[in-house]
Amino acid sequence: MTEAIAYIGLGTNLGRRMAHLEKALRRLEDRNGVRITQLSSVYETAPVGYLNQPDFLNACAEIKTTRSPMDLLHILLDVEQELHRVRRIRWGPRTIDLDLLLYDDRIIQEEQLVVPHPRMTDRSFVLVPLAEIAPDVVIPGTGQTVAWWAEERKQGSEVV
Ligand SMILES: Nc1nc2nc(S)n(CCO)c2c(=O)[nH]1
Repeated sequence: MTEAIAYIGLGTNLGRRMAHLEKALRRLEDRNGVRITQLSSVYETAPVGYLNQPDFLNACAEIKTTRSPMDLLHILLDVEQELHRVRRIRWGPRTIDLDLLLYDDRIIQEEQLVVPHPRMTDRSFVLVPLAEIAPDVVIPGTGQTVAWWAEERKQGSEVV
């Protein structure tokens, strides 16, 4: 069975943030058919969207997997539950957020699952860590690489 390459976005802004990231990665690694093959640095980032919440720690991981995209989504949701992710406010603080960003060169638009992640090209907190581990990956449907999008979004941010 061939392995697909997928990229996961990790975020946390509640409690012992580093511990949550480490635990989520361990739980992912423990799952059959999932291997973590690259991990970005961890970045401290100001919240975007819902601003009235603590700063996040964000990172991205490359995984090699024999699991389908839908199976992988359910594994991510399981790990979020194992870390007692409570969804109080939709955009509010969370112990852990695991987003499936890319799955090979697939474009998936299903009720439960949209890949590439629909907001990833707007988010420096995703693009910067992802460009660290996968700069030359082309984001399907955009014709541009992760590094290109990261640069694009950096230029988008105002000069202070
Ligand atoms: N910096 C930053 N801001 C965010 N706003 C939301 S919602 N999120 C959760 C995205 O899934 C984040 C995040 O992970 N990092």
